[in-house]
Amino acid sequence: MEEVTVVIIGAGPSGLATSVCLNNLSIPNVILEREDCHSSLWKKRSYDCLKLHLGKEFSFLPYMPHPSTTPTFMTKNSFIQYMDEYVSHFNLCPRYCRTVESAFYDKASGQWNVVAKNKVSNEDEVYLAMFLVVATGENSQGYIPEFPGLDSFRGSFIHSSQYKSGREYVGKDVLVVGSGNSGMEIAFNLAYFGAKTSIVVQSPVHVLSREMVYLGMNLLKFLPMFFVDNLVTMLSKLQYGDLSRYGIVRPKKGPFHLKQTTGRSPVLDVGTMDLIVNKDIKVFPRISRIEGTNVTFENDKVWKFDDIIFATGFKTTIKDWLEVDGDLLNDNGMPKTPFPNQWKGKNGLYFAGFSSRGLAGVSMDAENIAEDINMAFGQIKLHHGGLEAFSSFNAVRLQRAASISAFASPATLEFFGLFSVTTQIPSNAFAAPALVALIPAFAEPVTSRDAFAGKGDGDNNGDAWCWSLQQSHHRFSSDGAPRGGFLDASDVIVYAAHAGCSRIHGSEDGDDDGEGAPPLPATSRDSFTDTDLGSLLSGIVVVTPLFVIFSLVLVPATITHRFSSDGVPRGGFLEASDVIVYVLVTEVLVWDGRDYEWEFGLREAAHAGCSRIHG
Ligand SMILES: NC(=O)C1=CN([C@@H]2O[C@H](COP(=O)(O)OP(=O)(O)OC[C@H]3O[C@@H](n4cnc5c(N)ncnc54)[C@H](OP(=O)(O)O)[C@@H]3O)[C@@H](O)[C@H]2O)C=CC1
Ligand SMILES: O=C(O)C(=O)Cc1c[nH]c2ccccc12
Repeated sequence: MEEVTVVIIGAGPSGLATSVCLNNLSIPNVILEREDCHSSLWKKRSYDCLKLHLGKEFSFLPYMPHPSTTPTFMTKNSFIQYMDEYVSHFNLCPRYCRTVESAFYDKASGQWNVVAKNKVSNEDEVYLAMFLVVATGENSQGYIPEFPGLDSFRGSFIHSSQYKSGREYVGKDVLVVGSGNSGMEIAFNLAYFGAKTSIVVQSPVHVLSREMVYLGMNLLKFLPMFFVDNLVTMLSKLQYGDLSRYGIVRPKKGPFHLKQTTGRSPVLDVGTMDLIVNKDIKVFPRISRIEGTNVTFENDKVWKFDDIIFATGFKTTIKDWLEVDGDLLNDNGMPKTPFPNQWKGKNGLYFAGFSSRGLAGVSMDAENIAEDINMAFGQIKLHHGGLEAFSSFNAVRLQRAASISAFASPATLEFFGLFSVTTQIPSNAFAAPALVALIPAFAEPVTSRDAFAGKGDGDNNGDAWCWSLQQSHHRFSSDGAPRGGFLDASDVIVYAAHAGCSRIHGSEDGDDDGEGAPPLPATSRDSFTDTDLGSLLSGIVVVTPLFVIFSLVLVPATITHRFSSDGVPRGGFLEASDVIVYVLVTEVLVWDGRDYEWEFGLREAAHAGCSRIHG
């Protein structure tokens, strides 16, 4: 039995990225992996001709953007090389050949109990962890639906995850079932190698080129989603014409809208459409039954096949080993909680890499999870007198924000869940770009602990309201519930310890061991009252005009959204940061251009927080 702070299950991009983010915060973690290598979907279960669909600026993991020499669309092998470098650069040592057989939360101990079979020693290993990160992948297990008569099929059949190349199918009659990206790419590859290829297309699907998606992703930075959807659909019509006579019908909803709301990707054409139009690839509707070598389709056509490749998608494996209440996962084994909160479960449970948003989504999850664990874990670390540095972590988040969404429209922000403030405040079409443009310039503190510990640039010009705005979108989901879920009094404790408030739990440091408050950095509150001429001037010239927009649009909207007229957060004071956000935001509104009177605000907030939370 081994006690660890965090157990991460899965050494794919999601698990590895989460580990890197945790390591950066000095939070101990162990990665368990069923295979004998990392990134096994890429290394073992994907076909040779695979290329990334999204450009490299949407496909990197935290702390390691691609160099300018990397081509925009990476091949499978160059992505695998990138993953190898990620693992070696950050000295990650996943524990391989560990198949997790069960994981459950033990209420009595407050710990996750994880049992993993070590496939080398053939022994069961037990891990006890405060936090459990499920990073086993959206594509953990190939899924083949039931077809009447499949047992009787006399040819051979495989799932797309076992397919390597059309080389093995030269001259054969091959049926590909499924018209997602795997099916369409495999069909192209089969035909390219000279197989007599057919494909089953059973529902409407958008067909776009990689360049159209690339254009769309970039336009989403400036333009609303409906506009980009219309434009991209128009381009698709121009390039491909009406494909319905070949059995390919466009969905009514736009491609980006569908991706955002259902996770379903458009098909990114790699040349399959030309082959379909030229009748090199035949399109069939849904299968009705299979008999011997014959497959009958819903249009009553019967065709003989040597091989079938089921490109019918994937399921997660979470339900096989995670023991939680039935409501957490949907039929495909994906977390039910909708984006952008899908990464967070209960009792220290997290889901990394289940946002259906490619590698950008993976990175966001890793960052959110590490930060959330750090907030929860921070309460424990506080007892040991330590305050962890967040700055490089925030830097990477901002780097991503800047690369994806500098001057972004609310649509992009929403698409990537970068700042859910856009979902809280519908009227921020102007404020969102300004917010994003400004945050890299000023933002540092993301949690209130940071702010207290003086992690801002300390110039009084941006820290305060950036922090308070970040708080409001960062700590609260779009429905106003705190993302943390737990009653996080640590923010108050930090301040209270500093200010000598002994109201929390009746002693100075929040426990009863008589040790007194932990020491705080000397910078703690001074940094917020310091000011210098340069930053003041830059504040006036750069910040003021945008600040006016913020004050008039964003801040009042935040307040009315979060707080009722008597200043109490809707739904009650949930945690100390509610109070602090309230105080800061109202102070920002009456800001006289020189001094926030931080001490007053924070003291009030802490006191209010103490008494609200602890009665
Ligand atoms: N280069 C890249 O970056 C690539 C990315 N991908 C991504 O990986 C993920 C998985 O893709 P993929 O493997 O294609 O899986 P998907 O889940 O995207 O597609 C599965 C397909 O199988 C069809 N299907 C399911 N059941 C049946 C059935 N009983 N009869 C006929 N058809 C059926 C589905 O149709 P229906 O819609 O009706 O359910 C759908 O067309 C996707 O996000 C995809 O975009 C995949 C390949 C390459
Ligand atoms: O992983 C997938 O689903 C892809 O095919 C890539 C992808 C991620 N996010 C997208 C948004 C629009 C189009 C394709 C993708």
